[in-house]
Amino acid sequence: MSSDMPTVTDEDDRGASAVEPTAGDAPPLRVEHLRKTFGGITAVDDTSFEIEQGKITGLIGPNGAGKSTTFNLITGFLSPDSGSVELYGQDITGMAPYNIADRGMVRTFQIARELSEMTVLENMMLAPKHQQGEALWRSVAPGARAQVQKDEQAVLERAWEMLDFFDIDHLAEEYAGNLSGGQRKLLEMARALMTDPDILLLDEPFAGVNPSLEEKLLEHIRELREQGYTFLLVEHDIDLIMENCSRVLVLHQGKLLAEGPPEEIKNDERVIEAYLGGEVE
Ligand SMILES: Nc1ncnc2c1ncn2[C@@H]1O[C@H](COP(=O)(O)OP(=O)(O)OP(=O)(O)O)[C@@H](O)[C@H]1O
Repeated sequence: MSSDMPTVTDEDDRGASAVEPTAGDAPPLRVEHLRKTFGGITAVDDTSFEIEQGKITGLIGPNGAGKSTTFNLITGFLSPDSGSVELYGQDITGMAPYNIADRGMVRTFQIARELSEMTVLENMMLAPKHQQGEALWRSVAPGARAQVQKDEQAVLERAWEMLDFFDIDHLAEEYAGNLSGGQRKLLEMARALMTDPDILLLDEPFAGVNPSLEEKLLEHIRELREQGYTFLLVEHDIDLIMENCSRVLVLHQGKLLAEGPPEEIKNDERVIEAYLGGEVE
């Protein structure tokens, strides 16, 4: 996506159906009237919002406000009861996560999902979407084998570049199960970037991360944002959200309670009362 970041293959073959960022009016992500119930609980209740291109948007709210469910609905891990999700103006509602990733939006999880019995590098190699290997090895088409080798080499190069970017290349041969909590978060981010997405949804990327690693992770996120990546960030640390986000969305009981720039949100009486119990200064 960005000229500074390598792509998985020389030709970015996201496919004919891929959604590429355009200079048009459509925002990277638009959610309209999204609703999801679990039995008697309405986790997300008629929620609508947009996020801005090349910015970090914060999504906050107290425990149980519906943040994770919203993430799951946006990224295809759950299907909404009603409402829609659009990526650069194209409807992706109900699509499978891998299809959405193919279209340029990926997420990280609160609890990193690395495979502990595999090395860091092996975890990285599992991430890409361009996994044509099996099918192509069996193919009799002339040149198929050479193409697979070329693709695998490109994926390997991308993996090393991402590990280097997040300063965990020295851990490449380490079993992921031996990493610290913070290192797992770095691996999770590095894996998410393997597919060269346009939009990254980060679900509490700093949870369990020590302060120095948190600062490092933040620097990486800021650098990526400067390169043009778009972020939606769920985070409980309000100061961190206020300092790093251009806009903040506040969820409360499944509904969008407020949205705006951090200074406005900090002083919003409804937010102070309903969410922060008067702790926002
Ligand atoms: N799979 C599920 N089955 C039943 N109820 C669920 C499920 N997932 C979420 N909920 C309920 O939906 C509501 C919203 O939960 P959600 O996890 O989205 O909130 P959250 O804002 O992410 O909370 P937290 O900050 O604690 O992670 C809560 O009442 C929760 O108990």
